[in-house]
Amino acid sequence: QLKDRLYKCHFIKQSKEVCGYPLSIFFIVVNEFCERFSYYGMRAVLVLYFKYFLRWDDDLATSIYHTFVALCYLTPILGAIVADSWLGKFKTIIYLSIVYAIGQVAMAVSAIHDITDTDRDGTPNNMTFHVVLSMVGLFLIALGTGGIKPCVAAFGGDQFGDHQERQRRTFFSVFYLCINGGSLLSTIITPILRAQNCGIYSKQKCYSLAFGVPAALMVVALVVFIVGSGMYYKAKPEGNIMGDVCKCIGFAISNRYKHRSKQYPSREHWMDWAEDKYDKLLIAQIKMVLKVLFLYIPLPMFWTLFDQKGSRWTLQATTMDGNFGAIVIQPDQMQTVNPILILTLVPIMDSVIYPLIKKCGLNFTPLKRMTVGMFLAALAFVCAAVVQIEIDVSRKHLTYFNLTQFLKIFPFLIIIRATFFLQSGQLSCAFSRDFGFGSSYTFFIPSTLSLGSNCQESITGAEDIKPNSVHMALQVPQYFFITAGEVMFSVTGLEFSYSQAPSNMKAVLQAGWLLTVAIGNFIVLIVAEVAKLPKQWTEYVLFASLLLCVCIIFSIMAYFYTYIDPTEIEAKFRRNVGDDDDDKNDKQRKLEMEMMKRDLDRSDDEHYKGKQTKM
Ligand SMILES: CC(C)C[C@H](NC(=O)[C@@H](N)CC(C)C)C(=O)O
Repeated sequence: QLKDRLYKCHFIKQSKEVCGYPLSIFFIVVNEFCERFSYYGMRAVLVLYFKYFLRWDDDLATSIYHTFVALCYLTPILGAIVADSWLGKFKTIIYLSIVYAIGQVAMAVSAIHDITDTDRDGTPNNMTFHVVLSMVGLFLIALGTGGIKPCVAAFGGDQFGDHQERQRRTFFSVFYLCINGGSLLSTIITPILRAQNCGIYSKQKCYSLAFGVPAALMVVALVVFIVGSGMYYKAKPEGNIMGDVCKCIGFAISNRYKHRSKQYPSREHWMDWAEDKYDKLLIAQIKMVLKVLFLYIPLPMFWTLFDQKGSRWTLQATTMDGNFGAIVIQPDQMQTVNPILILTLVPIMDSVIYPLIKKCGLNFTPLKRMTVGMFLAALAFVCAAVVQIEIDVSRKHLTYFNLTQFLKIFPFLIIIRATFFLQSGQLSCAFSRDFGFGSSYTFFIPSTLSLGSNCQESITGAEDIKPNSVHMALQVPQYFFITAGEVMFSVTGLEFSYSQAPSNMKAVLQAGWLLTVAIGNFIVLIVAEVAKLPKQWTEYVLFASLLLCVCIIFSIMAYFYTYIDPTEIEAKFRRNVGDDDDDKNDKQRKLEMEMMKRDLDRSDDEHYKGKQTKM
């Protein structure tokens, strides 16, 4: 380990830098941009693919979609264990990216209707083939995207030396910007691709292209990552670290239990009971991880609120008016406000707000930022509740009859946008109406109506549900607060998880952080099922109150948390081990260090010579 640390110092010293940042970082952030493009682009059209291509009903499509998203945040733990204990982050990213790209290609192939369209009528004849291939594809994608996620962030963090703490913090902000830049672009582009018509025998909506472009971007992500290969600092994995951690914790518990009688003096920490068998350094590292994981307990509640942007808030938008004059915004398009705001808020926070707070003499520590982030998310839900009340008031109107019921009674009524055609044999008549967002009408068709003539005047209508009068722009404040909260909570949390993790468990703690996202998603389902509140605004208030309570608990926990420098603690333990050694070992260690330094100096010379020859 000592050798590794020295090697890292040396490596970072001689690696190429741009404005104080290691050049290798460029490849990592580009890789993240392409990967997130690939992930969010595919996700944007997934439900529609289930519904219109695989012909699943809404319920099945929604549950498979959420199962897939949850799986994407559960697999990071697998990737992290493989990386920290066995393959190392670099190889794990490469291998899992290949799995990921194969998954994306499988999705693109599964969406080619011509493959099984033997009778060439435009619909696949062997749906099982398409379903199986897309499920295999989704599984591989979940394994790949989740598996590499904690590794890429931690691998990026690894590229910085101990003296580059400020640069590392900026890296995590830029990393977050790339996530959102990639996702924003892809959520705009892939729906456009899907709307195109393509096919060999017959033209259909082009899901294969909408999945194919994300697949290509994943290949680009992999290539970019490999191109940077020679520039990365690659920390070596330290064996089955997770196995050792579990065994050590198990031993501490059983040893504590064996010595439960009062005659045995108590120890400072329950993990100290493992000292009888395990290395003090490993125990110290486990203590660091447990301390952070304990702090994570309340965090899923933030994600519970955050992830309702895609569900509850989108549904809320469907009851609002999306007419912005020059453009009409669809309810699901409102979600793009989040990445757009991220792209503006992250630089503002980093270069204006945080420095300003610092200038005011306030120590705005990472945990304080995260607490404020939670508070802002709760505030976002209060805004959502206020908007909901506004919507409810505006929609207090008769709903005796809606158009769907109407169509069941008059099935011959064909709707083409706002023009209706009444048809009977060869005769037809047309009438048009202007409809507002979310409105519902009942039309009275006189039995004496003669088809073939103009029926515009003869048909009268009643407005059952008024058009949505509450404008979608009113959702902007809630999006603003949740995104400001995300910047303070998520960007900070990402960096915090890296900086507080022991050197051999960086990816594992990143995975722990991502696990809070998965748990948060499960809480949404549980609370919505259990609470079953009659009014939507009360559910928003409930979620806001829950997060506020959690925020208070978290602030108390954070108050008692002492920030650590894992490198320093690890070095101290190594020194202590050294103190216990006898003189012989000491001399031998010094000798080893000397030899190592000489080795490094020699490679320095070679590097220098290499540079000279190149010049
Ligand atoms: C941990 C993830 C939830 C964080 C991150 N998501 C975001 O940055 C969102 N603002 C993206 C938006 C398109 C939903 C991610 O890594 O995807």
